[in-house]
Amino acid sequence: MNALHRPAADAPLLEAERLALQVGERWLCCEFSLRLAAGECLVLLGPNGAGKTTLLHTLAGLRPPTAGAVRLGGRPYAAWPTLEAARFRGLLVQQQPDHFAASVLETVLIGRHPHLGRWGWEGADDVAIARRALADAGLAGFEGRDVLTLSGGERQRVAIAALLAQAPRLFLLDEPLNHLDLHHQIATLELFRRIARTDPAGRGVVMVMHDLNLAARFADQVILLDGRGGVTAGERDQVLRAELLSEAFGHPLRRCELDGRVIFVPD
Ligand SMILES: Nc1ncnc2c1ncn2[C@@H]1O[C@H](COP(=O)(O)OP(=O)(O)OP(=O)(O)O)[C@@H](O)[C@H]1O
Repeated sequence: MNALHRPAADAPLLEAERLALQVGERWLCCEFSLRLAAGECLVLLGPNGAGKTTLLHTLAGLRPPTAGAVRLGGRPYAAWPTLEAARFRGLLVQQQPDHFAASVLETVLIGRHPHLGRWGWEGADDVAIARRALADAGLAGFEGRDVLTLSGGERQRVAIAALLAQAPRLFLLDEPLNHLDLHHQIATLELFRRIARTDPAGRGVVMVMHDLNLAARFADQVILLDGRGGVTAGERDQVLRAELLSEAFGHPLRRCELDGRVIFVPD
């Protein structure tokens, strides 16, 4: 990476400035700004079709914003060589592509591609990283299994392990809890929070979620899309308010506290 492309050491992992998104004639979100520092977890919330995935893909640099700017590590995506961007940010997509027959270990090693040398051979270090990622995703012992034989939740955790093996500084996760049972939902969120809070490389997480109570438990910042172009962005407790959530989801919600934890209960 030359000096022009190197992320500024003190730059936020991700910034959006006066960002606005439109598909066809419809505005998904009006102007808002965000700034994600290392150590933080940002959750994107909103009803079906509100624009969460479109926003996440825009933050991933896969589509341009209609207005405003996105900066990764202090620089616009246009200033990032593709391979360097793939080392800095990684995306877990909502619909896992149809797998072809391959072992779990081979599938997770795909996450190492941005890090391989010019001949593209995986080394012992890459295999060790992939095995550790599988263990972190609760799949130790699955290395030799054919991915086509896995359950939906196991496949989702293989996709998470591949992203862990990619080891980006910024994790962009589209509904990472899809197909996961309760235990694995909490374990996955705790894993990403631990990575964000404790990894010395300085990592952060942006994730799309539907569970308000898990968002209340794991988010530092929240962006709430109301499905009509309205956006509320800010610190968790500023955004996770019963009146704002009830309005956005078109369903009355009550905020309660249980053993010091905030929960939202639909009427
Ligand atoms: N290329 C496109 N052409 C037309 N409409 C599109 C296009 N891409 C997305 N949309 C529409 O934009 C809206 C936002 O889609 P998006 O997938 O971002 O929503 P979402 O909030 O992630 O929804 P969900 O919770 O259902 O996953 C939807 O109404 C979708 O149909």
